[in-house]
Amino acid sequence: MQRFPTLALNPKLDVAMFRDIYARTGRVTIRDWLSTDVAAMLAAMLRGRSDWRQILNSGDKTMELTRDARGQLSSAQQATLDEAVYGAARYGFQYRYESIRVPDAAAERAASVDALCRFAEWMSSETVCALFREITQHDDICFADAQATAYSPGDFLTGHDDAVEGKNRRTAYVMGLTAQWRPEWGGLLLFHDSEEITEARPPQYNALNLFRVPQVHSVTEVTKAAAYRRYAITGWLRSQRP
Ligand SMILES: O=C(O)CCC(=O)C(=O)O
Ligand SMILES: [Fe+2]
Repeated sequence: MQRFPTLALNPKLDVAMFRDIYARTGRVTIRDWLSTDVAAMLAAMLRGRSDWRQILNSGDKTMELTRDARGQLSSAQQATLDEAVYGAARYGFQYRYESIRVPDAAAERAASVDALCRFAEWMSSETVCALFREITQHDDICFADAQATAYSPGDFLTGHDDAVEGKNRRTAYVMGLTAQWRPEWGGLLLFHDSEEITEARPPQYNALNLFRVPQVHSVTEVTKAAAYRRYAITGWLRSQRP
């Protein structure tokens, strides 16, 4: 595994401006969150990894399929699974995308050589959490969980509000690591109710989106025209260490 470049806060961030935007809207986008070399290393790493697992729900249950397991599905089995996923998405809560999870436990993160663990440790560090507290005014943020995500054509996440009892999520984050994208390719992060869309964010590169929990949002399906996958590191800023 490649040596990980040093993670440091961008000294040029306009914290007061981000605080105002977040206070007014419950959302803020921070561009150039990472240094150029760290963002490039993470983006290249995500593109090159093969330990992605497809995760999808069947009602309340989460299913995980390794690439090997997916490779072993017959085309009839794949078609049945697709039918179940799109059928459930018609009116209900449904998702399908690929993920690489980062452990929550500090000891497990420290023992890992995975660059995603270095990122999660840094996002959970006192320096970074202090900045998150200042921007969001949630004065108890002290921990960031994390997973890498990749949306391929056909992947999506329907509307939900991120509130889960006992998880102590204050704010959701999406760290975009998608270098090139057309909004026409889908994969838009939407904030909406059933009548109106208040904001639509196309996938971004080296931009950190924060949005207050709870608020309804979804990720629109990535279209067949997409030339790349939609890469991000996402998670929640929490008020308690797990
Ligand atoms: O990837 C995104 O833009 C949002 C992901 C999300 O909403 C979630 O994982 O709960
Ligand atoms: Fe979400």
